[in-house]
Amino acid sequence: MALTFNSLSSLYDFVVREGNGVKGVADLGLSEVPERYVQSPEERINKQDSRTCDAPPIDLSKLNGSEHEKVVDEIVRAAETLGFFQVVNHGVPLELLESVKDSAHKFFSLPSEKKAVYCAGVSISPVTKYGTSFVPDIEKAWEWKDYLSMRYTNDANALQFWPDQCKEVALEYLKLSYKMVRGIVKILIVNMNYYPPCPNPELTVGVGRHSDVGTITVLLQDGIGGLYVKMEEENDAGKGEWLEIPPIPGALVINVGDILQILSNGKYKSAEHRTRTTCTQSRVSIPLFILPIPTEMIGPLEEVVKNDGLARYREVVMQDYLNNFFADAHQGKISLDFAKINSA
Ligand SMILES: O=C(O)CCC(=O)C(=O)O
Ligand SMILES: [Fe+2]
Repeated sequence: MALTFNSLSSLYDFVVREGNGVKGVADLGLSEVPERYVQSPEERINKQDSRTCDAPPIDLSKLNGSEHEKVVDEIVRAAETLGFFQVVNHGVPLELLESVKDSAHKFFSLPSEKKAVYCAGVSISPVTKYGTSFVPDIEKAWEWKDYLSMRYTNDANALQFWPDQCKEVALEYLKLSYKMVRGIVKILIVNMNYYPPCPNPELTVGVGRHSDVGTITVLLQDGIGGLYVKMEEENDAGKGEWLEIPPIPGALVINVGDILQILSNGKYKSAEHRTRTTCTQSRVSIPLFILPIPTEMIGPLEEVVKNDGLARYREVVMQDYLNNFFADAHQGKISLDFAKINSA
């Protein structure tokens, strides 16, 4: 194996085809990242330049008490503005959250050949997929991230086809988080993201600017930090500014996805977000994506359109929306254009 990648195809083989991922690159201990990971200047993340979001987490246990209305208002307000908020007292035990993060480290620490059996195309089952970056065949600059994606079909499939290192805790995390959000659930996918230490955090990104495709995402992050959301609120002095969503021990992060923006005819905003890399420690995050089934027709809800007097999005088949989403590199919220009615 070449220690320096003097051709793009040898880097592609090492990272993508042989399943070494960016963890394999980080483990080589290079003093600089390969060119393929260097982002254009506009996409780089300057840690010094951004503020941290100081919104307190929302206490979900209060939904069952006298402050119910107040908590509902807080959630609605957050979904209409930043599209990101954190929740505590969510009913998912804190020890379980720790075990989920540990299991992600266990999986990504496996030798490459053990992980490579889950690569797209060779994985024993379509419910499990291990990969790197987002769409490495298409992206100009790769993201500094490996991932493991586990789609839930039923318990037996999960226990048979998800990796041993994480299947039990991932299933438990999914079930207990699902209780919190079951009203809008159709398809559940638990991802595990792994960002190894990077020699050039100032040149690379962990995940580039994007919004999530589903209704909402429940995200567990560790204590390292590096998740940023773009402020979109109209008339806000900080519009366009990137705010860091700080790690809060025991909290889960909730964010609005494109489908909820479409269903609500634009009332709830899907949040553009991205992550930076760090130079000393590896970071894991575990998003739970909640999506409609692929055959479902998605469009603004009838009563909302009636109220608004116009539809801002057309009806699309969920699978077509997904195909469009995965056809290109991350580019902010451009994916929503697929369903947008331009005259609206
Ligand atoms: O790692 C994070 O904090 C966010 C990851 C993310 O945005 C995603 O996987 O869609
Ligand atoms: Fe995301």
